[in-house]
Amino acid sequence: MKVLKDILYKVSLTSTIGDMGVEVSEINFDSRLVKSGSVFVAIRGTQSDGHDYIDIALEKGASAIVCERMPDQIKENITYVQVVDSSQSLGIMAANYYENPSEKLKLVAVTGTNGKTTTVTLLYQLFIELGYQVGLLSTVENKIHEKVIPATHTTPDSLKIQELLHQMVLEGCTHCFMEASSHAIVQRRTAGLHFAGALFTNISHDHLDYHGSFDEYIKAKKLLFDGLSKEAFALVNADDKRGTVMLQNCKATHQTFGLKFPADFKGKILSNTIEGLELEINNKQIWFRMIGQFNAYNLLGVFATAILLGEEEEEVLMQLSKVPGAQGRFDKISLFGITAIVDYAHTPDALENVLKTIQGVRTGGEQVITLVGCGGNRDRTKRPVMAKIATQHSDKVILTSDNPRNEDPMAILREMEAGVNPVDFKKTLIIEDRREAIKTAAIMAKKGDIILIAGKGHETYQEIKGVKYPFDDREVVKEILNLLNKN
Ligand SMILES: CC(=O)N[C@H]1[C@@H](OP(=O)(O)OP(=O)(O)OC[C@H]2O[C@@H](n3ccc(=O)[nH]c3=O)[C@H](O)[C@@H]2O)O[C@H](CO)[C@@H](O)[C@@H]1O[C@H](C)C(=O)N[C@@H](C)C(=O)N[C@H](CCC(=O)O)C(=O)O
Ligand SMILES: Nc1ncnc2c1ncn2[C@@H]1O[C@H](COP(=O)(O)OP(=O)(O)OP(=O)(O)O)[C@@H](O)[C@H]1O
Ligand SMILES: N[C@H](CCC[C@H](N)C(=O)O)C(=O)O
Ligand SMILES: [Mg+2]
Repeated sequence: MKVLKDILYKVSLTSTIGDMGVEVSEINFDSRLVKSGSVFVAIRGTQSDGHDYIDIALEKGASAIVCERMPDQIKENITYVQVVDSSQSLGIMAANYYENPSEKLKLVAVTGTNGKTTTVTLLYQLFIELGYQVGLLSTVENKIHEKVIPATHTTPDSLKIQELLHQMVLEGCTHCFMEASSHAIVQRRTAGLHFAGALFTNISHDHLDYHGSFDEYIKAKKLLFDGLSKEAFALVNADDKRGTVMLQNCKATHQTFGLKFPADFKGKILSNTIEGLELEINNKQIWFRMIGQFNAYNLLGVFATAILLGEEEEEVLMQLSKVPGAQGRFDKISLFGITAIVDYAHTPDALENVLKTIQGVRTGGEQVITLVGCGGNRDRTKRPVMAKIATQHSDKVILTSDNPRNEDPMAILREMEAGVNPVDFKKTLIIEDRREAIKTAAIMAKKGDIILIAGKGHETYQEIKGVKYPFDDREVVKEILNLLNKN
């Protein structure tokens, strides 16, 4: 049990009714989870308004309510607290409830359109190699050192973040690396967190359905940097023109990394093959098993973060060359002379980068067959763009379903097809069923060819009309190639 006024420490209050000294058992922001003695925080969402569930929360035994609008009817023996921003308040309350775990370890947030999961996973793996107990909050999974906690979001809600950080501290973690999605920043899931630093990878087209415009999307990312303290570091990609935008009015120490423009951490690609990357960082040469220019950026950002966290340069480079990277990001499966690459590229920029990387490491006359779809109930404007990019950089393209969610899969595919240039129609197929599409790609492939299976990476399901059916691109392609037993 905790005293309500202690949980509300540093929260901007507008008015209160009732006893602020009341003891509360836990914090909830979903009426369905309220237990006797909880404090219920009413949040305005995209689908409904938490204020409409205050009565239900009280029926379930809530003893205090935190809200932006006081209800018309005030009940006896209940404490009501009116705040300026419920989502922001929830983050601060959760931090107080769990005794500010983010101040007890070094927490680094990574934001940007692409590369967040790759960067935090590399940081997690690197710091384990450096001998620390480490936490991870990512799209693929959350981890308390070795213990895996399944992830439902790229960035969990603020209550969950604080609970996980609290567990990390209890289990001796000294560092935590987390992704900060733009949705999470806007919804204040990161409120109440104390960051040692934040890293900006890049920004390009995504999530315009949610943010409304590219400017709003940039502003969302910038909010993370605006909130950093002056003791923190703000590390940005100097080669992305929005990098400097992130640093404007940012109190933290400004740091940059890049391959092209002058930067505090400057790298140079010496070689880039299907086997890996050779980079020069601070006049030292180093080999990494990851490939492609975009991974050179990710590795450079990771290197810079480690140095800014006080690690020793030689040791960081040594350990970084060993780490495997994130699941479902450029996963290579080579069977019967055919190379299948499963990659989570689900934005135009990511798809273009992956395809350019594949083109860049091609050695001969092999063909590149690309299989790609776009998720349902997500940004529609990226659909024609991704189809166009796929056809421009591949010899053959199969447009297929990603996670259709509640949309008609064929309608998504028609929107994609609209982006294909008429001259490219003959190399483009539309196959709604993803398994059939993979099978067709495998049948078309000859020895030496490369099949890129884009969009779902590590995902182990396909979401269709609210049901998650088991589906793992990596397993499906292996199974099909084995079945066809190409020789
Ligand atoms: C669009 C979006 O981000 N929605 C998130 C948001 O939900 P919401 O605003 O729609 O909530 P709502 O359903 O309107 O409900 C409003 C409030 O009423 C409460 N409520 C609701 C019903 C009820 O019976 N009782 C009750 O108390 C809810 O708990 C909530 O507090 O807040 C919820 C709680 O934190 C999130 O689970 C939910 O994520 C949904 C499931 C989602 O799909 N989010 C995706 C888009 C997302 O967040 N993606 C990013 C990654 C994007 C990237 O790739 O960069 C991520 O971080 O995962
Ligand atoms: N630095 C980068 N720049 C551009 N593309 C990248 C970069 N790093 C990875 N990618 C591409 O983007 C895809 C997604 O990478 P990753 O999962 O690391 O990004 P993310 O930012 O975590 O994505 P999400 O928004 O879904 O959480 C990869 O599979 C790869 O194709
Ligand atoms: N975090 C991203 C993941 C997209 C992955 C893709 N497979 C899809 O389902 O659209 C999102 O929620 O937009
Ligand atoms: Mg991610």
